[in-house]
Amino acid sequence: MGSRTVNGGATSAAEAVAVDKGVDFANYFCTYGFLYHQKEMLSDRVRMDAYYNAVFENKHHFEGKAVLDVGTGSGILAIWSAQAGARKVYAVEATKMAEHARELVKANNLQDIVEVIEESMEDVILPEKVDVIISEWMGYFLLRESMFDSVICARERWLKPSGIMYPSHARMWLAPIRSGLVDQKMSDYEDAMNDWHGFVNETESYYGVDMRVLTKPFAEEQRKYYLKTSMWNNLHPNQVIGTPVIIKEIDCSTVTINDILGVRASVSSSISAENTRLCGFAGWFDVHFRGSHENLAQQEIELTTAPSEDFGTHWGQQVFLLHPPTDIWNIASAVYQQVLHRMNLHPDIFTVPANMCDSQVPVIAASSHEEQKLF
Ligand SMILES: C[S@@+](CC[C@H](N)C(=O)[O-])C[C@H]1O[C@@H](n2cnc3c(N)ncnc32)[C@H](O)[C@@H]1O
Repeated sequence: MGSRTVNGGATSAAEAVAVDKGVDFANYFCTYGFLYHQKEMLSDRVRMDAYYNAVFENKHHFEGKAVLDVGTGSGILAIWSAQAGARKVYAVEATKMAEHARELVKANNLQDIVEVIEESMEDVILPEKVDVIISEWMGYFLLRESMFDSVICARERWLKPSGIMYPSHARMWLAPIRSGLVDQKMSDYEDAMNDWHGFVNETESYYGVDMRVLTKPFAEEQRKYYLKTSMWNNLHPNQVIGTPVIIKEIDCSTVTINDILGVRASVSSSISAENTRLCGFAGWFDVHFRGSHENLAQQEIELTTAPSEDFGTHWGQQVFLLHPPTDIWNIASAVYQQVLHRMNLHPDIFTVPANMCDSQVPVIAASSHEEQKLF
């Protein structure tokens, strides 16, 4: 577990505040300190429309209320909350971006409502508990950034028992795909190995040192990099060759940090395409704005990052490739059911038995939370 994480499994306020702000924290926050990065998120129309509609089509959740925006960035969600009628908005941002957020709030004449606080969420002391927590915390394949830990910490400390989470629910999806990436990555791997063999020969002839003993570890390193690491991709819907399945459902009002430490799923699905190749799996997420049991949304809003021809997001999908791919005739469904059944998903490392489908099967995602945050 990376050092950014609030004590694993802790949900009490006392435990939740113990955060190590070492190098890991610094790496994570450095990208968010730049306007170009905030602009990327602000230009994602699917993301923006979903949050905008969630707030303005459910003004009754905001009117006269105290709101906490966890990780306000440019301040956009805090500003919308105020425009929707909030009495007070606490906009917490750990990076210097807080200064820009403060300027933006002032330029929009909302400085009497929105208070920008430059501090990490885990350290903030607010003068009151809040009615709504709003946050855009989602990373690649939902949990990759692990900012959700900070949102859970904020909820435990500062949300009233009757309070509402924005978003209120989240789901992770997995689906079988076909993709030319499988050939491209194999070719990249072969190029890297050919280059290595040339390097070994040259080093021996020019400098008199035999490097061949390092060929095996180098090959392993390159296999891990090219063939066993998940990657970002923006898939066309027709690359999805079977039924997507839900592998994790999260109620943001009740989930604990322990609940999101690992993702294990035993699911089955069927492949609908014939005469194609099962090249791997794609993972994506959606979130919903439903309000709470006691205080439902008037208009439920969904933000999905599923493959889409017209409505792609900056999150894209996370792709886990199979090397080699499996030819699909009509035995596919059985094979796929077996594949999914035997996958053991975890946010740090996605392991799959090596003998599955007679392939060296995938799939390793980011190996540490530190790496995750650099994305
Ligand atoms: C994905 S961005 C969202 C920014 C903005 N809310 C938006 O929707 O455009 C997440 C922001 O949360 C901030 N952040 C992440 N963890 C935080 C924490 N523990 N305390 C305060 N800010 C945090 C990051 O620096 C970043 O600016």
